[in-house]
Amino acid sequence: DSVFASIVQAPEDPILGVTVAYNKDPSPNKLNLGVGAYRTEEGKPLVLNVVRKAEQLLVNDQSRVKEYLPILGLAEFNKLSAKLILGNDSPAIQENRVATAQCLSGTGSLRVGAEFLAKHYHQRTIYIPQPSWGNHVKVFTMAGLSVKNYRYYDPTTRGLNFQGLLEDLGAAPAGAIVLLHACAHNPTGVDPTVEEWEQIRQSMRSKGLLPFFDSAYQGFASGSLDADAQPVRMFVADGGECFIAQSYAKNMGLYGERVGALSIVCKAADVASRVESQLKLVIRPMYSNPPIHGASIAMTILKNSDMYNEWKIELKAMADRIISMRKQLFDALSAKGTPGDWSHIIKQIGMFTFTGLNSDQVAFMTKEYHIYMTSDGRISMAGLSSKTVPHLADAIHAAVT
Ligand SMILES: Cc1ncc(COP(=O)(O)O)c(CN[C@](O)(C(=O)O)[C@@H](O)C(=O)O)c1O
Repeated sequence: DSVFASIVQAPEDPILGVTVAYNKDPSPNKLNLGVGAYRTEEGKPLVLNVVRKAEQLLVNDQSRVKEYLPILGLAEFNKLSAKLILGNDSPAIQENRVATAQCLSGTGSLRVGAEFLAKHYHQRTIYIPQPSWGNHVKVFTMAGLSVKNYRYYDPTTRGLNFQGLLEDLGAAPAGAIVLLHACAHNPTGVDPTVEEWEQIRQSMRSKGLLPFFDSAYQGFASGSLDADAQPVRMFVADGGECFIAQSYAKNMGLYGERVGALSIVCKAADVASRVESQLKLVIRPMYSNPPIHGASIAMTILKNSDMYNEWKIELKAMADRIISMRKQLFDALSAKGTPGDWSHIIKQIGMFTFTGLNSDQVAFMTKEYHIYMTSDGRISMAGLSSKTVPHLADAIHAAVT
C-alpha cells in the first residue's frame, strides 16, 4: 500500500476553511463574512479600474518578456514599495539604509523576514499580540522562531489593553522581536492611538526590542495611505532598525497575484547592502525569484502619478464603503434594540469587526442564518452590503437574546 497510508486528514484552515464551508452551503441567503477579501455592494470581488488599466498597458507593451526576475524581484517595485510605507522624504531611503525584497504578498514577506531572523539574529523569540492573525504563529514557528504573546485586546472594554501591552513588552528579554500590526489590527480592529504608539516606541527602543511591522492594510483603515503608515514612520524616524512586511492584496486588490515586499531598515548603508546580500541566500532556495506579473501591475501604478492618484481614490472608496457598513450594522442593531453595547462596531477600524460573539453563538448563526464567519467572532465588513445588513442584524439579535 501507499507509503503515505498513515497520513491523517488535516483540519481546514480556521480562516480559509470558512470559505470552503460557505461554498458548500446551498442556501440562497448565505453570507460569507470570513476571509478578509473586499466585496462590492453587489457582493462581488473587485478588480480596481486602475489595475485593469495597468494590465492593459503591460499587455500592449510588446517589449515585455517573461525572463526570470532577480532573486530580490523588480528593483523599481522595491524602491516604490519602500517609499509607499516610509514616505517619499524618508531619511532612511535617502541614506540608502533600506534593504527591500519583493516577496509573495504579506505572508511571504513575513516568512522571509522570519527565516532571515532565525538565521542571523541573536534572539529567537518573537512576541505577537493576543489575539493576532491566525497564521502568524505558524509562519514564525515554521521559520524557527519561538512565539510568545503580549497582551493586546481587552474583552471587557473591547479596546486596547494598553497597560498589559506595556507590562508584557517591558518584561520581554532585551532584543526580543515584537510583531506590530501597522494599522487595522486583525482580528480586533483596535489600534493604539498616536500617543500610545509613541509610548510603545519609547519603551521598545529603551529595551532594544526589534520591531517587525506587518502592514497588510495600508490605506484600508483610514482611507489614507499616509495616516495608516504613521506608526511605522514614527519608529523609522528615530533612526532605529525595523522589519516591515507589506501586502498589496487588499489595498490594490491583488490577492491572488501574491504581491508584497519585505523591507529591513538598517542603521547604516553598508549594513543594508550586506543584509540585502544575505536576503538573497534565504530566498534562492525557497522559491528562487518572485512572480513578475503582479509586481509589474503595482509598479506601473506606483510610478505613474495619474494612476497613483486614481488608485488613492479607489482605495478610499473601498475604505469608505466598509465604514458605511459599520454604521449601517450599528444602526440596524440599535433599531432592533439588540441587547448589549454595539458601539465597538463603529469604533473599530479596518476590514474586520471583532463582535465579541462566542463560538457557540457563531455556530448558531451559521446553522440558523447561514452566516459564515470565523469562530472567534470576527466578521469581514467588506462581505456586507446594504441589502444583507438586516439579515446579519437578525442573526446577531437571535444569537444574543
Ligand atoms: C495581519 C495580516 N498579515 C498578513 C496577511 C497576509 O495576507 P497576504 O499574504 O494575502 O498578503 C493578512 C491576511 N489575512 C486575511 O485577510 C484574513 O485574516 O482573513 C486573509 O487574507 C488570510 O489569508 O487569512 C493579515 O490579515
